[in-house]
Amino acid sequence: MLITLCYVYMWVRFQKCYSALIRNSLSKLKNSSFTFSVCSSPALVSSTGRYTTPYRDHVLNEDIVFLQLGDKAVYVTKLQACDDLSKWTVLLGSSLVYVPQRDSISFIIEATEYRVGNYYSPTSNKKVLKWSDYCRPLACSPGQPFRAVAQASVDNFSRIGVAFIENRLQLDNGLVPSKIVPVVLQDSLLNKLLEKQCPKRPKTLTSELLCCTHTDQCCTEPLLYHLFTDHQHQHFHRGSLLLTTQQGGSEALCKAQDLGPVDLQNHCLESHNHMEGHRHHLHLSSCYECLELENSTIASVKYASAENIPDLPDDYLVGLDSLDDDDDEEQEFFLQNGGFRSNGKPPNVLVYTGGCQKRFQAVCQVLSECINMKDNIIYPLTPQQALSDPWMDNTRLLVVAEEETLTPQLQTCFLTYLSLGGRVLGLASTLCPAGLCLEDREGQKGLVSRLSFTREDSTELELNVLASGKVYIRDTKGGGQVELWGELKGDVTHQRDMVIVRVMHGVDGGEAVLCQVHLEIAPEKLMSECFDELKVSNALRYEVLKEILVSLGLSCELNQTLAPSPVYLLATSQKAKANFLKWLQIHADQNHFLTMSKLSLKMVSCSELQDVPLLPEGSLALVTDCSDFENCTQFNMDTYSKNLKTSLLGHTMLYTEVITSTMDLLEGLNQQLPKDVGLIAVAAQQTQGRGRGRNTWLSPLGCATFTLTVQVELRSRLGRRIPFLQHLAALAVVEAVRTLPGYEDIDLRVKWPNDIYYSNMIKLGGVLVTSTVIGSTFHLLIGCGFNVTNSNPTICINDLIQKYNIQHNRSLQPLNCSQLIARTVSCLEGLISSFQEGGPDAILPTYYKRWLHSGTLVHLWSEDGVEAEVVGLDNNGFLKVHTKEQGLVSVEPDGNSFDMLKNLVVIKQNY
Ligand SMILES: O=C(O)CCCC[C@@H]1SC[C@@H]2NC(=O)N[C@@H]21
Repeated sequence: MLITLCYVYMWVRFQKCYSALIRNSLSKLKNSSFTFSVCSSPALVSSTGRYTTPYRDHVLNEDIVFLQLGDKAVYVTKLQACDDLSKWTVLLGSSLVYVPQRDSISFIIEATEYRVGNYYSPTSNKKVLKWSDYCRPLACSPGQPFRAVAQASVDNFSRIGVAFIENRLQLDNGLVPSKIVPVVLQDSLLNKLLEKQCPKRPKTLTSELLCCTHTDQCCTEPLLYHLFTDHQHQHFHRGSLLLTTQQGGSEALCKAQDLGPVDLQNHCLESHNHMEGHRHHLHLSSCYECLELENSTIASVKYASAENIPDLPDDYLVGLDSLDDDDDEEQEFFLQNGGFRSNGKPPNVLVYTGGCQKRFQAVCQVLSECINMKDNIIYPLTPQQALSDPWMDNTRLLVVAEEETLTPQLQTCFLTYLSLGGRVLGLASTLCPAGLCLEDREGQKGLVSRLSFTREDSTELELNVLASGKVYIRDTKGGGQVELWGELKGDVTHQRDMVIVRVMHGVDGGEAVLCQVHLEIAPEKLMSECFDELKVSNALRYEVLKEILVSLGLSCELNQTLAPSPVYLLATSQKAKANFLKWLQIHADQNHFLTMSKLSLKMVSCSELQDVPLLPEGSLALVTDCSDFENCTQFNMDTYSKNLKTSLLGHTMLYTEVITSTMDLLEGLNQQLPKDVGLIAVAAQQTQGRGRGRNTWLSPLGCATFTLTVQVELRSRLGRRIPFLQHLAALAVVEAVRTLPGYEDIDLRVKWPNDIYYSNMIKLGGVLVTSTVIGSTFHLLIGCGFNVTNSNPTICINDLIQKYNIQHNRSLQPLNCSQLIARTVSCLEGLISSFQEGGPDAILPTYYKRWLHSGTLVHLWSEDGVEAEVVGLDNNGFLKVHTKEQGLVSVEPDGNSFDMLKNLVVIKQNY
């Protein structure tokens, strides 16, 4: 075990080390006439470390060994021109799109012999690197030795080099690479090669050349098919690309201008016929009429009249203008790449739902919850706009989310966008680029199925999703590069259906992630029996969506760095306010600053607020005389006051729209508070909400977040059993809802020790208690957060109410934060005083009524540990379980060492 760990450590460490070394050195050599070559086989390495090779022209006498590992060595060599490609064969799908990439390295890789033994055995510890995943193969010479010319970024070239010297570089054809030599590759060389192999093509190497597979017989046969025969599998898992040599779909677009107009209407009917039958070959790759149709559509998109552009934004030029004047090179690069720069792309996300407004709203909602909305604007794209407006240049992402079959014109239009380097997210749509077909699974439509999603780091996520009723089938004849990202597990063992695929389309970097599961549908919109099954996977649904969106180039970082807002002093009565204000004035310094542990508050009046000079970092304005607070949309003080039924707790409030954490607002302050001030801090949003342990508590709008100050005498009943306080606080949240007339059966529960759950399935709230003892008193802060109106990414109380209404044909009103915070504080005060009067027995019946563990069987210590039955809480608030062997034992709620829902607990104390 230790040896394995050491190996892993050394591998990770030194692997990184080589990569960095090679990459840095390559960058330094960038503008010089030197570079690195890597070479293998002891036979080729002379005693001086130089290699002798049939490729002598790339090896000069001055070559020096830079790094040596076993029989592999890295040399510093003179950079050579690649001057003989006359007998080479262009690799379709790569070389035809040869666009000189800035900072990339062209190189020749040479391979001599087939691998033997278990060089890449699946059981080997070596992480195989498939070369074509890290470079763009351009052309090859299949003889002996086999040679291929390719292009890679500096980073990827370093990775390929490191994999080579570590014997884990894999060629697609099973040959063992023996040498990698960077070369200077002239555009003219490839141009010549192309001309030779596809003579009818125009000379310029642009994406238009892609059309040759349809129009030019000389290219209809796969070139160099044998090179990739290893990869003729049905589909490939994430991280391993399928490269085939035919181009299909709408890539056949280059000769749009040459064709006369065609009858789109008639063609539309004809093309529908293509889709009949069991297998739907939806992409238009082989029929001449389809080709005409594609071309005419392109022409219509290209030459659409400017007057026909009603709504869609046109900020493409803004993007260009905003480039620095002296950044001509970048502008040129941008234009060369079809207007889709990797950075600073136009911010428009277009959503096509076939004109369905409801579906647009659903997609818009989920997108806005995932992507950074400061950098993106979401627009609907109507069918008419799609076909007539010049939207392609302005679009960062096209979301196709119509379930109905796309017309051939739309199919072509969207595939054109893709082949021009666009990015597409397909959500249960029939969009089907080359390399894929759609197959019906009518029986699965609308059913909850189990999705297995492969993340970028190769880990798997398993979640429940709603199936669209269609699945993807690999169409190897269609070409294209397809990666499998998500499969549905069928009823039959081993049955797996492809439902999320990533397709690299065309030569300009077009990329589509196509899903045949409804990632856009929020469970609460269905409210059928599948609500529970989908809700438990709701957070994972967002994870999957975000991962897909990130891969399509959108930022899903929550970088809305909300600035903390002023704090308002509020109270349920003038008396309570005046009382606290008096105390504040005494404790503030001469500049009206009140300094606490985490931040300080500067007391200001409402009229002064606008003129307050910039406050020092960590300071917030405390507005002490706000009379028009009713303007606040997030919190209603009247509702709060009406619902607060306490004698002390929560009558004085510090309210703020945005704060790091409500705990920060009271830490340090609570220890000085007089006994008669029941202070509560409430925030509409927290930017650094804290959970138990080191957890973060996400606190978006709609989540009730507050911290309450409570003082408990050490000698009191509760003071002697202070762990009980967290149970009381969690119970108070549940009681706040379930004691409302009509809401008694809402399935909200406490999970020991201090979580609030929907049934035994999803957490929707939690409690965090901190305490300080001063003299004979506990000064406690009870932080509490629970989702009230925020359905996503997990679940909220109003979802449960809505579900209840549907199931029981009722019309209970949704609840709000102001009301529920007040009711929770009221319930808590009631529970604390019951406990102080009657001890645990006074509250335990209610606690047991609401908790979700009665009679649960758990395992102690580990999953195979002793079985025990949960009995209840002991006198200190610890969990009491019964085992045959040990009788009653207690478990402390002190961290993450147990997981009640996994039925696992760890004993901390024996009776
Ligand atoms: O479940 C947990 O881990 C406890 C979550 C407690 C969150 C609340 S929200 C109000 C208060 N402020 C915080 O930063 N945390 C608590």
